[in-house]
Amino acid sequence: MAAKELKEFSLEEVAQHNKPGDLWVVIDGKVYDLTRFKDLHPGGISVLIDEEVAGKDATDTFYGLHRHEVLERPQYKRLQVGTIKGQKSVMFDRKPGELSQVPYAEPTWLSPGYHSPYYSDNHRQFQKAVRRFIDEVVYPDAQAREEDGKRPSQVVFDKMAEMNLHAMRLGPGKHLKGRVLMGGIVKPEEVDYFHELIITQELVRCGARGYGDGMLGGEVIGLPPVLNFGSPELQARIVPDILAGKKFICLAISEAAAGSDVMGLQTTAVLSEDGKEWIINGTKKWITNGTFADYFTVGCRTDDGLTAILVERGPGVETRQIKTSYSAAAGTAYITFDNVRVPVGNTLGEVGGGIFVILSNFNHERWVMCCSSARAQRSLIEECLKWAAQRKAFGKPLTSQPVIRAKIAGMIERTESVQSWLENVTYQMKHMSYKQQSQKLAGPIAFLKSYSTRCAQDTARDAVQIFGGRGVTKTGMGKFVEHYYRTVTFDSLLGGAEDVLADLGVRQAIRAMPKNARL
Ligand code: HEM
Repeated sequence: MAAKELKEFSLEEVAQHNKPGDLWVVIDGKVYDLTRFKDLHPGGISVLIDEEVAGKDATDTFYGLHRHEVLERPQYKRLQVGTIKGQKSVMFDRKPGELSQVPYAEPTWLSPGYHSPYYSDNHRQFQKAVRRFIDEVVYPDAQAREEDGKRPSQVVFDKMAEMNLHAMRLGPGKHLKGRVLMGGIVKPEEVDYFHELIITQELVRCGARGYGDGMLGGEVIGLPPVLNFGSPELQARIVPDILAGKKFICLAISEAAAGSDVMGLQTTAVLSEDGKEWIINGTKKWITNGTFADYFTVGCRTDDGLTAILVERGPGVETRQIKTSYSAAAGTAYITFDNVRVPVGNTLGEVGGGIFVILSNFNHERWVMCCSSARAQRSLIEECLKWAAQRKAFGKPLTSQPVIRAKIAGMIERTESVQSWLENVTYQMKHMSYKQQSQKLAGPIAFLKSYSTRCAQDTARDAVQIFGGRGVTKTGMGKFVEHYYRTVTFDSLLGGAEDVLADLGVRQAIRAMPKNARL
């Protein structure tokens, strides 16, 4: 269909169309004919036929009540009949692939005129490509799936696999060897933890927490034990399909009766009489991606203690969805293992050495969560700054209220401190072996995560106060704030609850105290 021809009007011409039967308004230099739409308008008719709105430039009023994206929806776009002579439309929301110009909406290293010791030109080039890819391919699917609760679309997994993003989400390592990464922007041997931080932080900008976990949160925590402790045969059999986004894996540790208390797990693995198979019985709870996983990295109790075993979906494995505060897109599952037989070759690490396998995974998992929490808090700053600037109360923008500014100050201070600390820790990771990371960073990462998620909750609460009722409303202006406030607790629980982690950090410090240190 040919595009509708848009005429040019003067404000005086528009002013003639100010009655219910002939109703035009101007928003951002564009003229809309709302005559037929007024009866369908979710905000009602009366607000549109108000004498301050009908036939007038209602730009400020409109942006005080709607997100810009409303005007981008096809059903509303077609209400436009013209433009205002000599006036250009200037408003925009997010431009795919581009950096935001809102202050503090980007980390310092991405803000024009600022510097950072951590990022190279390659990181910058990589960030640009990842942002464009995520804005174009992932963001629309994230919004749609968050809404309908379905898992991320296979076509998105496939496209991410083409860029080898699933592999890169596991950080640097030999699993990247021979792969073309992000169209060749970065060579496998050049990848460091800052590249991984970039992927995680860019994904978080989708503002869809359940979808974010559905987007292979299970792989990020479930596959490293296979890569680090699985036999070469097991790796050759299952890893390629997982990195290609064709098969899915999850980490199955927590149980209804044991969360942080990993030693309290009750799922058992017993050797068959011929010693060739494990027979597994038990249950697992809150397992991210469990509903659609093909493989399960399972913590089991064996005669010698705790053993990690890779279980494949098959007879005796049942998964069902748990309804959580975020969308079903995450595939959070309750799992039952009922006499599930698994070849002993699927053992990950030493029999009885499961605690080491599980613990060695935690640092990376928690660090990924810090990357995501820092970025999500930053997105809220952008939401709040925009809202406070465009929303008027008592005849003035919200930004003119000191209490609002004080809340925004707190948000910015917290977010900047979290990101700076995160970048420092990431730099340490980049220069340490996996073993050194385990020895030296368990404490700092535990502190960072505990601090990040406490900051996140303060920021979520402040944002809701700034948005008022809209901060608890699932659609409209405050939809990302509502979403964040509803889901922020996930970060503070998954991978270790706040108090447990803070305590872990102190215990690590106490252990490292010199025996002869005195006041
Ligand atoms: C092209 C013109 C317009 C379109 C397409 C439109 C569309 C919508 C939509 C989709 C909503 C539902 C909430 C949301 O998704 O954000 C809404 C709500 C609303 N609209 Fe409009 N609208 C238009 C113009 C206006 C104007 C000029 C006013 C002037 C007062 C207005 C007042 C309202 C109000 C008061 C609400 C309820 C807001 C809330 O619940 O927070 N709308 N509109």
